[in-house]
Amino acid sequence: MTAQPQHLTASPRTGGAVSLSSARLAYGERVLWDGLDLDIAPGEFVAVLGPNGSGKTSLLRVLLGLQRLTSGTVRVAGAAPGRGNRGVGYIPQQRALDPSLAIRGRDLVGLGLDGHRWGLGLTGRRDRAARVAAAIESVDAAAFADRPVGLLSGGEQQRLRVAQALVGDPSVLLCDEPLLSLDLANQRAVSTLIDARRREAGTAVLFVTHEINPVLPLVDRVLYLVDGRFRVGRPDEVMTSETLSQLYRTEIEVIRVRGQIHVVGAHSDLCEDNPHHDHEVG
Ligand SMILES: Nc1ncnc2c1ncn2[C@@H]1O[C@H](COP(=O)(O)OP(=O)(O)OP(=O)(O)O)[C@@H](O)[C@H]1O
Repeated sequence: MTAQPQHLTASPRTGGAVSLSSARLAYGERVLWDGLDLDIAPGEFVAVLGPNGSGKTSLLRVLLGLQRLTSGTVRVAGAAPGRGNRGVGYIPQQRALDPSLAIRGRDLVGLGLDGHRWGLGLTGRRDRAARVAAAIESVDAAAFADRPVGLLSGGEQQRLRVAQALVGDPSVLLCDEPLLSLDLANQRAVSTLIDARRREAGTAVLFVTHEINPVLPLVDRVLYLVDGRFRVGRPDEVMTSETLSQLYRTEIEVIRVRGQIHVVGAHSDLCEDNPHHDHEVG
């Protein structure tokens, strides 16, 4: 299939935190996206939406330096992506850790620091410990940070993952469905932590999610990927019946109820087309 990228809005030119230019990613014949131009400003919150297999995680992998673009260019935190790029924090998908995992929460957070940067001497160790403690404090995790992570609840584990991603003081935060399987209170807690970070430190956030509603008030722009096509724009530009019908090439209805967005369409793999929502509509 030939990708037909379509853009709703021009990206702001800011000398951004993330910059993709004419980016193409294909696995053999399969084009995930092509002609992707995206500049993300410091402090900007960009939600990445799309059905299963549309290339959301692959985009994060490109920005982490784990996957090469087929063509085009990418810069993250002012440098090429990769292990040496310290400006990037990453929050992986929420999934329960092995209950037998004996590592303490504090040590898990410490893994987010580059050992060479902090040195092995006493001062280095003290600085390192202080930074880890501050990161743990910032996610309100001090009460459980010294317990084995495998025994913590999903929400507690996810707070520690946020601390691990932030402890290196990143200017770009990549989040892969960080709210998945968290209850509403923990979804709020984790998204509030991420929002506070970008407001206080100007950290740009790229947030992969199947559901925009839990973060809708935070979202500056949406990148919506479908089957090689994409749109970039403000939520009110992208999350419309017209735009999503074009992207999915079938009739999609976007309904706004009580400040939430509900997407109703023919396919079960639609983002937001969630049976839990249907009873709230109409
Ligand atoms: N290394 C690879 N080689 C070949 N195909 C790949 C590779 N990595 C991913 N894919 C394919 O590319 C597509 C996009 O995968 P990706 O994980 O980026 O999708 P996604 O939008 O994050 O999906 P989901 O919502 O299910 O997590 C999938 O069909 C996947 O099978």
